Amino acid sequence: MSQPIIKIDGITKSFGSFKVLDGLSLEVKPAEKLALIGPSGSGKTTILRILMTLESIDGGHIQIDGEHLYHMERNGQLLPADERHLARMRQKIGMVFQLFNLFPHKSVIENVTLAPMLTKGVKKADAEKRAMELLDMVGMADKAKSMPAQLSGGQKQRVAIARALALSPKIMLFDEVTSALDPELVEEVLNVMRKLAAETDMTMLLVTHEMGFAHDFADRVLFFDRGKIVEEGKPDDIFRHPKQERTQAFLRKIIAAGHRV
Ligand SMILES: Nc1ncnc2c1ncn2[C@@H]1O[C@H](COP(=O)(O)OP(=O)(O)OP(=O)(O)O)[C@@H](O)[C@H]1O
Repeated sequence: MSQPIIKIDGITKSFGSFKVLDGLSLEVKPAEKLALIGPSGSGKTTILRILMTLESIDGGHIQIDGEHLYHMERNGQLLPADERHLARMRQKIGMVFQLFNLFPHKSVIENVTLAPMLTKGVKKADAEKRAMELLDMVGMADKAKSMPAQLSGGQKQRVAIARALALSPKIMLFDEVTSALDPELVEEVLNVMRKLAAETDMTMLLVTHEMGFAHDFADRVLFFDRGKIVEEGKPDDIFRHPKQERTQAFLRKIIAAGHRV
């Protein structure tokens, strides 16, 4: 079996007295597509933010691509990671957020070229060439010169995906990327993600409330509750034959609310 690209080992995380993650462990294989599902507040977003180093951890270890994320190995000892180490590790990972987070005063193409130019010293012409390829892939090449305020939510999200891809990450994290969109714009973003999943060998982790999409997209579905993985398996096993009572109750609620699973 290939080495895991992500190895999470017993991580804990609290906000004040509230324990969000309680000794969570998880291994993800290269190119694997995972969907993280579960009730609101169960810690799904927190895991993605921890992987992106937007939140710290209280305990445990994370390795990305065989290297510690929050620690540095020096003479056989594990020391806390410094900012330089974190910045280097962060380049392996791209993240797309619910609320796009585009730079409002930069054009579409500038949004995509900024990080490669600033963090990797890529020359402007090269960054622009790559940005146009990515914008073409997400169907936004014709809007390269537009400003974010001129775009629909679905278009903004497709630019945000291109921007996250610009640093050629090995791992992509998607945090409820369609929840802020009008229903008629959801499909255009999901189509881009389907294409990415089919055409690239990136490892992808998706937090979603779109169970139908999670079913189609994922190789493996993880059901979270109260900071723990309660059940995991192939989409058909989780959605059609969930074993745990908590998973069954969660899916019953989703179906009762009229959603497809
Ligand atoms: N920075 C923070 N400070 C305090 N509490 C936080 C912070 N971030 C998250 N939390 C709390 O931690 C809990 C887990 O949050 P998280 O966003 O990981 O859950 P989630 O499973 O992604 O939920 P949702 O589906 O609603 O996004 C929530 O109760 C949230 O209010």
